[in-house]
Formats: sequence, structure tokens, C-alpha cells
Amino acid sequence: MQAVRKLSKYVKPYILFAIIAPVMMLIEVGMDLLQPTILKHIIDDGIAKGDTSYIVKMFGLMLATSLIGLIGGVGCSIYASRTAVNFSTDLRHDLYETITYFSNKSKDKFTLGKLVTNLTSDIEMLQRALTMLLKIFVRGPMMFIGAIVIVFITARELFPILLVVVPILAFFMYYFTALSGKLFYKVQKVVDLVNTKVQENLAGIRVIKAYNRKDHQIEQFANVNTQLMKRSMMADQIIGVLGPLTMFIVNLGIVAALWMGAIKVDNNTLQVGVILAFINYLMMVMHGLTSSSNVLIQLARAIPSAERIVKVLEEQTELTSPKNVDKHLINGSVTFENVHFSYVKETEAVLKNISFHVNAGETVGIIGMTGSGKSTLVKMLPRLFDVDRGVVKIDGRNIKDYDLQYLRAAVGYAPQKATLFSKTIAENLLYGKAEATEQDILEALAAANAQEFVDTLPARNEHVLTQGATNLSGGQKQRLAMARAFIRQPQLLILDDVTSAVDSISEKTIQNAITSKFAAATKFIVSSKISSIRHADQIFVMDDGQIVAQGTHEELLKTSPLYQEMARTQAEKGVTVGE
Ligand SMILES: Nc1ncnc2c1ncn2[C@@H]1O[C@H](COP(=O)(O)OP(=O)(O)OP(=O)(O)O)[C@@H](O)[C@H]1O
Repeated sequence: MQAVRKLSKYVKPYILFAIIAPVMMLIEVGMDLLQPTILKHIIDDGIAKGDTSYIVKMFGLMLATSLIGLIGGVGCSIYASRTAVNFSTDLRHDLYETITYFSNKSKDKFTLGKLVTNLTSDIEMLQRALTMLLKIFVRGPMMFIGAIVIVFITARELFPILLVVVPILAFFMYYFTALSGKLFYKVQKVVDLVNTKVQENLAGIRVIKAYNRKDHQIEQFANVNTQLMKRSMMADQIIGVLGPLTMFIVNLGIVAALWMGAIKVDNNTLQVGVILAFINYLMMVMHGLTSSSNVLIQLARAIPSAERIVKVLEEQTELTSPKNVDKHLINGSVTFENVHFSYVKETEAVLKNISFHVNAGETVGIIGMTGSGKSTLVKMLPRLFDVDRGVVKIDGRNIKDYDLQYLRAAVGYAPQKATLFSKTIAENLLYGKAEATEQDILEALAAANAQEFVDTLPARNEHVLTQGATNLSGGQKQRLAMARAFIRQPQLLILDDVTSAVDSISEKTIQNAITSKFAAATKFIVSSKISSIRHADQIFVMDDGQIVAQGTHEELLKTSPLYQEMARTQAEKGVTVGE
């Protein structure tokens, strides 16, 4: 419930609509409540007495109240949906923004499937709940209370029936409403699982096909799908009992009213119109209660959604950016002092006691076994993750003391996995530098040795990439990702294993371009190939989260057994280690 209160601020800008909607609903309910009484008068004072002009007058009144009720109902629907749609649009916007600013740790914590559920079905659930709340929350109780009061005033002879029927109805409504909250919470959990599975399977569809795991994946999906089916079925069936059950109780009430009424009419102590009006009001009592309970069920379903959304909105980004810091020009010298880092708290560190200093403009090669922490080390520079212990400094200043945006603007980072967007090549490069000119784009593409293949595409720079850039080869993707880092003209250039899928001739061209065009930038080149880093000013050899050796290519060939081993195996495999 606290989550609902926290989200109520999103209704505030539309508070006027949110007030008008229930007021309009009051008008509709008021008119609805008048109908049975008018009917009673038509029967008892008009038809029974043969007073035609009275009957016509009452029909006119009935029509007028119906029309006013219609205006109230339509008005309520319009304003309720205006409030709810605006509420959900604003909330979706904020949620999306929050997720965009998530730290990588937060992104790993909330799975993609959960975040997609948050942005789609959770918000939709809240929108529906709000619409119902504004439309029906007034209608239900008003109709319920109004009908009871009118029966007490106009059909007191049959009032005892209400005294029996209403508590029974109320008990069942309460019971089912409480139950539905628990049931739908369980359903939502499986919806998360289904979304995560869909997301994962679709993203990895090529691997699944290549490894002939289609049947296995379909079977896995079928399992979660069956779980969802079972839980949804259980929830729907249990909640589905409520409707017929309430109708049954009301029917018993009608039978009792007819029986009691018939005796009283026979004794001339009751008029027929009163019985008819009572039956109508009894139905209204039931509708009032059912719609109130429907709103409560919808709210109960929306509460877990609200809680999940609030959890995302309140996720503390561990990365904080200091305010109003002076933005002196970044030169690019880098110092790591006793840096420790682990992705998951209380697990073995991925970076252990890393210390080094790199002068601005130097090239650092990072090589090591798979999983030794190379990518993790370079991710500390643009603060994709923050160190657990120790300090990372740029130009002698702790990177946490830099404005985050400013710091990142100085870094050109081409990650190991070339993530490109389903936009044109030019637009993808503009992610690196929004204000880049056509000339900048051409130069960046040339430096990444990508111009040649881009020129062969029919629309060249305007060639639209598919989602995940599946219409490019691995090496082409890597070259575009590199061009995106180059176009920034960064002070710190980080290339994380970006030439693994690039042929050796192209790699040589790229290396030459980096040396000539980015002479002033400090360059971190992660690679598993010695040929990619052998000219670096310093090479770090990493093993199990530590820098186990450091020096130039020639020095390491003499001093580091691990480096020697890598050089030997790469030479045996025919990988060029030297020129
Ligand atoms: N997001 C993450 N969450 C948890 N653990 C992670 C995450 N990313 C990497 N790791 C773990 O951290 C360790 C170091 O990973 P890292 O990617 O830095 O290695 P690497 O040396 O770059 O490997 P490779 O050469 O295979 O790219 C590995 O054991 C890996 O499983």
C-alpha cells in the first residue's frame, strides 16, 4: 500500500480530472438509484389507479433521469481515462529514464524480463486499476449504500431480507478479494519467468539453432508456460466462482422477497410495486458490492505491480556524480591504487589489489587468460562499475570526483560485444558524438577500416542496421563499434578485444590509424592476441584478477612465464606474434 501512496504523486498533475470523474459518476449513480422508485410509482400510483397522465409524467421523468445518468457516465469515463492514461504515460517515462541511468549492477539485479514486465504489463495493470478506481470505486459503495437507504425508507417491510443477504454477500466478497490478491501475485511471478525466457531465447535464437537446441528451448519454455497456465487457471477459476455465488445468494433473496411480499400483498399491507422496486434495489446492492470487490481485486492485483515499479524507481544508483565540480581538461594519465572489485558482494574478487600508473598518451596492452578480469579492469575507467576498495585516478584525481558525464565524454569505449542499434550506420556513430559532421563520420570509419565495406552498401552511411545488427558480419560490427569510439576523439581510448573478428590486414591498418590519429590519447587495448598489443608501451599480463607481470613485449618475453607460454602457443597455432 505504501507503494501505491508513493505512486500517487503521478496523479497529482491530473487531480482535476481525477475529481471530475467520480463527481460525474455520482450523478450517474444518483439517477440509477431513482429508477426503481419511479417504477414503483408508475405501478402503484399510475397503473393501479389507471392514471394515464401520471404514467406519462413518470415515463418522462424516467427518460430525463436516464439521459442525465448517461451524461454522468460518459463524462466519468472520459475523465477517468484521461487521468489514468496520463498517469501511466508519465510513470512509463520516469521508469524508462530510471532504467537508462541504472548502474550495471542494478541492471544485472533486475533481469531484462522483469524490466520489460515493469514497463509494459505492470504499468498497464496500474492504469486499469486507476481507471476502475475512478469509475467504479464511487459507483460501487454509492449504489450499495444508496439502495439500502432507499429500501429502508420506501420498502421497510422487506428490509429484514437485506439484513440477512448483505452480510453473507459481504463475507464472500471480502474472502474472495483477499484470496485473489495472493493468487494473482503468484501469477505475476510466473509472468516474469515467461518474459525472461522469451527475452533470453529470442536474443540467442541463432546460437539455439546452431546447437540444435530448439526442442530443448521449446520444452523449457513449455514448462514455464504450463506453470503460467496452471496458476492463471487456478486464479481465474477460484475468482470465477464469486459471480455465480453472489447471483445465487441474490436469487435466494428474490425468492424470499416474493414469498414475503406475496403474503403481505395478500394481507393488503404491501403494494406490488414495492416488491418490484425491492428486487431492483437488491440487484443494485449486489452490483454495488460486486463492483466494489472488482475494484478491490484489481487493486490487489495492481499492488504487487506498484511495489515492483517503486522498487525500480527507488533503486539507488551506486554511481553518484558530484555536483558543481570544475571541469578541467582531462589529459589522460591513469593510476590504479590497490583496486579491489567483485560483481557480487561476498564472492571472490574479480580484481585483486590492482596497482599501476600509465602516463597520458601511452598505450597499454592487457592480455591474460579468459575470465582473468581484463574487461572488468577497463570498465572501471568510464565508471561502468565502481571499485569496492582502492582508488582509480585520472590525472591524479579520483574519478569519483569528476562529473560523471564529463568523465565519460573523455572516454571512447568499444566494448567486447559490439552493441549497435537498429538505426543507420551514421546514427550509430552519432552515439559517440552527437554533433559529429559528415567529415567526422568518414574519418572515424576510415580509422576503423570500415569505410571500404560501408561504401559497398547501397545506402552507405545511411544503411539501416537490423536489431542486433544481424545484417553485418562480426568483424564489420566490431569495426563500427570502434568507429563510434574513435569519433569522440577521446582522451582515453578503450578497445576491449575489438579485433577478435577482424582479419590481420585490417587490424594492421587500424593499429596504424590509432598510432597516428590518437597519439595524445591514453589507449587501453584488451586482446587475447599478442600481435594486437606487442607495440604497447606497457603490457599487463592478467591472471585470476591480478596483474602478474608488467613490461614491454621484449621484457615480458624474458620475465613472464605466462606471457612466454601465450607467445609459444600462439606461434604454434600460426598466429602472428611479431611484425
Ligand atoms: N556482470 C557480471 N556479473 C558477475 N560476474 C561477472 C560479470 N562480468 C564478468 N563476470 C566475471 O568476472 C570475471 C572476469 O570477467 P572479465 O570479463 O573481466 O574477464 P576477461 O579477462 O575480460 O575475460 P575474456 O577474455 O573471456 O573476455 C569472470 O569470472 C566473469 O565470470
